[in-house]
Amino acid sequence: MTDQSQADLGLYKPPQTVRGMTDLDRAAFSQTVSVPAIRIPTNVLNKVVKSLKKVALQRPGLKRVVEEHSEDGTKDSSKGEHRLLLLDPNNITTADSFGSEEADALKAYGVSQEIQRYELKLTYENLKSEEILRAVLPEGQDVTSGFSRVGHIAHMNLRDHQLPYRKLIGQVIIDKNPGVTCVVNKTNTIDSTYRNFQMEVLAGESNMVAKVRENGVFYEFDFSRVYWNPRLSTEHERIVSLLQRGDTVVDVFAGVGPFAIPAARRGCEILANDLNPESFRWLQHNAKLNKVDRKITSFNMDGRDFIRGPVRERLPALIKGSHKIHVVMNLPALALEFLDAFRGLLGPEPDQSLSCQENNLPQVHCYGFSKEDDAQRDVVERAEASLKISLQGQCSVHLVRNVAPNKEMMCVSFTLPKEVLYSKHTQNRDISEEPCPKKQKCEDLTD
Ligand SMILES: C[S@@+](CC[C@H](N)C(=O)[O-])C[C@H]1O[C@@H](n2cnc3c(N)ncnc32)[C@H](O)[C@@H]1O
Repeated sequence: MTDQSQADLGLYKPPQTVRGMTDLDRAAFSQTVSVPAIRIPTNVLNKVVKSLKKVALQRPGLKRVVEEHSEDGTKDSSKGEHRLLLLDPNNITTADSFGSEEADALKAYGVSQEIQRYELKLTYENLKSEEILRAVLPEGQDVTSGFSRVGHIAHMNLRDHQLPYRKLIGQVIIDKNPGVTCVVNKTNTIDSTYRNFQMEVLAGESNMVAKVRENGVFYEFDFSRVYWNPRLSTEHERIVSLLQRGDTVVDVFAGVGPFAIPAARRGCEILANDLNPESFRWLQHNAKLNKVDRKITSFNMDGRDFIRGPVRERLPALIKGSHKIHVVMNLPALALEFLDAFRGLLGPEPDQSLSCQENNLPQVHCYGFSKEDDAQRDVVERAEASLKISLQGQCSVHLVRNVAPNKEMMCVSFTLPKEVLYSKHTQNRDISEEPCPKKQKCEDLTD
């Protein structure tokens, strides 16, 4: 917590009675606090408020200029010539608290520095999510109200000590975040084949069909049944920026299309595949939604079968063509191991008609997680082990993002060597037969 929010909590500390609440009772957060105020004639109100903006009370949902009230709390029409400006008690406690700038302005407008007290009613609406949760959850325990947003869905990853309060936390997130109408909590680690989460709806509607926009492209999908990660938008954009009109993109683990759809919009021809029937369905839906269905041929198969079937069939003609071929493999837990599917893909003997086309071999962008100190070297070595060839000096490695402490997501990019596509085991420069290079000469594109 910042110093400022700690100070804020001093003033806006909700009543002790809310501690341990599991069913949200918004009225229980109401309280009256005494704040400093200054009396300003209405004819100079705007100018004075502007001059005192650094010391005025600032809190969403609260009016800082209020009418004066008589002793019994009713509006006093004889006092209509003045208004009260509520001040931040962290800045102003007495008439001497004003800085020279503010003091000069007050003098210039003929306003007395005298401080009054104002009884301010604070309600649930005036509190921030963190303040509410800090007041409710057991004292001293971590209050994390962070979430990822996917369309109307807020997606949380609550800790064990927060679980008894999960319904309340969900409701607070909905109340405090306009546009969020459903809050879910992840109930397992992401270890399913299809990379989707199991989730529990904590609050709001249970409609899981999200509508999102990423890099100007619209997607729709059932968030509970497919993979979607808003943190990959920069990486999707990076890869798409490498493509030229007419290129072919082979997306082996396409999900609902965040590489395939923008690539098709850029004028590329797409072969997109995903094993999850739900991803396949939403991929097709998104292709139509973005009017690029004629550019995308989609498949619902295992990635290796996809490479060794539809991709193998089309590759010779594509290599002979003049447009580039990009292969995208975003299944970071496994994709590096899937590279073995390219070994000997086009048969043991190089086709003589292709041998002059070395300039147009596929460019592979393959993702991998690494927990090693030298993540760059680790992912390259794993790619080499699957391809059974050295990539030394022939690849680049990009750090995509830090997934967890000591876990990086990396992308290895390289031109698929001819020796891999036409490999016979005896023809391979098998990496196990070569001394392992001490240092990979891979260009790091991260900075
Ligand atoms: C990490 S997601 C990436 C999705 C998408 N490319 C993106 O960037 O958001 C990996 C995808 O691979 C799919 N998948 C998992 N195993 C697969 C396999 N053996 N063959 C093909 N697709 C697979 C999952 O269903 C999931 O949609």
